[in-house]
Amino acid sequence: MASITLPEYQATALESIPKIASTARGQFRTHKTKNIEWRKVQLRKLYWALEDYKPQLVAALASDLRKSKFESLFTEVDWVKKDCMFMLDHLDNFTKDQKLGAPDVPLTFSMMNFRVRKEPLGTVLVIGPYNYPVQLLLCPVVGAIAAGCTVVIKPSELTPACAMVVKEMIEKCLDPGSFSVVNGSIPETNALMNEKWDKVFFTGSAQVGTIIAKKAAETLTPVVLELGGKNPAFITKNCPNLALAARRLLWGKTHNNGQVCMSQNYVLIDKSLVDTFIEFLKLAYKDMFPRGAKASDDISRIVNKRHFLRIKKMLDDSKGKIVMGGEVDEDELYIEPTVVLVNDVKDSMMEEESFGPVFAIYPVNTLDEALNVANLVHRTPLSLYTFGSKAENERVINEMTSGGATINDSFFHGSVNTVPFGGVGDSGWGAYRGKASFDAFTHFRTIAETPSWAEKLIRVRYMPYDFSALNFLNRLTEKSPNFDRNGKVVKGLGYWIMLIFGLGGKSAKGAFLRWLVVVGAHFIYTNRLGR
Ligand SMILES: NC(=O)c1ccc[n+]([C@@H]2O[C@H](COP(=O)([O-])OP(=O)(O)OC[C@H]3O[C@@H](n4cnc5c(N)ncnc54)[C@H](O)[C@@H]3O)[C@@H](O)[C@H]2O)c1
Ligand SMILES: CC1=C(/C=C/C(C)=C/C=C/C(C)=C/C=C/C=C(C)/C=C/C=C(C)/C=C/C=C(\C)C=O)C(C)(C)CCC1
Repeated sequence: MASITLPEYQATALESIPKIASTARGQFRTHKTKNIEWRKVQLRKLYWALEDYKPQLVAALASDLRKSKFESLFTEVDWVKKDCMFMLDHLDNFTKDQKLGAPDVPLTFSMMNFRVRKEPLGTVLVIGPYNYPVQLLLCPVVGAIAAGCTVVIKPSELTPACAMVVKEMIEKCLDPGSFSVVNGSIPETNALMNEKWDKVFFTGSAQVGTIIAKKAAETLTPVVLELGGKNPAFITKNCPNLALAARRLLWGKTHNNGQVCMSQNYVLIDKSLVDTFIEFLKLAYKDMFPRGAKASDDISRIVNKRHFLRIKKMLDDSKGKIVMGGEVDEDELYIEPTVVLVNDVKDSMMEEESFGPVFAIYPVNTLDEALNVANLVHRTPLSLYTFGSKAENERVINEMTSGGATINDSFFHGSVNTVPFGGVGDSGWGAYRGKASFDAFTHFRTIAETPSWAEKLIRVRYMPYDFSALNFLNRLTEKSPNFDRNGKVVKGLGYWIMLIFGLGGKSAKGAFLRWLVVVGAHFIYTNRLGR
């Protein structure tokens, strides 16, 4: 295979940033993005750009993160291609005006032709993180293109090779000026944030997310924030398969070397299972890495020295006991998948987001205790995982919130590119993926159309006000409550009529079906008797 020369990293000139932003705004004002076919052409071009730039992207991912070709295709390049295909398949449907009828519009207003138009928000800024420098940067862009926005894209400077390949690919293959890439770090991002956007889509840390949200608030710019979290996993006494739980949780911390926003930070496990769980983790490790993780081509490296030292410090500061792994190699930016047994919520392994291949095991006596600890560590994490009985899993999901959750696995809820994904509270605002990506960049604009012939019917609104007209309207449109002042449902005449004539049910459709059955049964019965 011919070797690939990756472009050298170059930050975009600061003074060119206002022009890049105003060009993108100007392109939006031409209205060309409102044309659905134009959007489809851009999505098709992006699809083929990803295919054609695959070798460069794979090489860049290897250079920046030592990401394996397998993960580079599965979770980065092909992932975004799948997103393009999904949008192309559904765009006609997503963009169609949605006619509003019952129950949103009462019958009395049906002549106003209420509908919701899906309008592009305008010109948007997408800021990406380092861990999936292709997927997490370009999937929001797919949503923005589909919605009809023009976009300026800011890749992470921590993955410089990817940033440069993405810049070349986007600016060569998509509509010039409508889609641009600005490379750089804090000064360039600040310069971008000094511009006016119709939305900012940010993926990264809560710390930088706060800076972005504050700055955006100055101009009332809406933001989507996709942030991190200290994600718990719960393993109860009734865990259906402890060996499988160990294997699946280890997957969550070895995929991309644990640099996954949704991977578990710690495992709250019933005390009686701790030793067996550790044994199962070791078996799973051996199975995945027969020659040790360091010798495997499958596992990525930590992105840079700063993050390597951050994760190492978490391990060094911990008062817990390393029960698996523990090897680190600064020259190679290698940290072995490592598990630390801790007994203090204030331990560094519990207090910080690991965003790497290390996690804590925290033994508990009861599920009550586990839920207390998890709510104490982080009340609104990005994800949670639960391995218990059906009732226990339901309880965990009910009693603790999170952006998303998976029962009996690590981050499967985030492993399918078409289902909505996002945080809650301080782990994120807003969601994307699948239709949610289109929605994230769309203004849902309600439109009404009042026919001239209806003027007499709707004149009640005009001065001089006339109470008799208002009372007449209310008599026609107002529904009287079926509940009293204590919030209790009152079983009035209407209720009993519906119960008797609805044959015990409450919906008209159900009643109709039940009557059909009764009439049918009667028909069969009388016919048989007749014979
Ligand atoms: N929810 C998600 O989908 C998701 C996905 C990936 C990562 N994350 C989170 O992101 C974090 C790791 O990613 P990261 O290190 O790339 O995040 P980061 O916040 O350091 O960087 C994200 C982006 O912000 C820019 N940036 C950095 N400092 C800035 C500043 N002071 N002012 C303005 N812009 C600045 C960077 O150039 C980069 O493009 C983790 O907390 C992880 O959980 C969340
Ligand atoms: C059931 C049958 C089949 C189908 C099998 C299928 C569909 C298998 C699917 C396996 C999957 C989806 C495995 C999981 C992969 C995990 C991935 C892709 C991880 C992704 C990571 C991501 C997106 C990370 C994101 C990070 C974020 C957001 C933050 O940092 C057949 C068809 C095989 C046969 C019949 C039966």
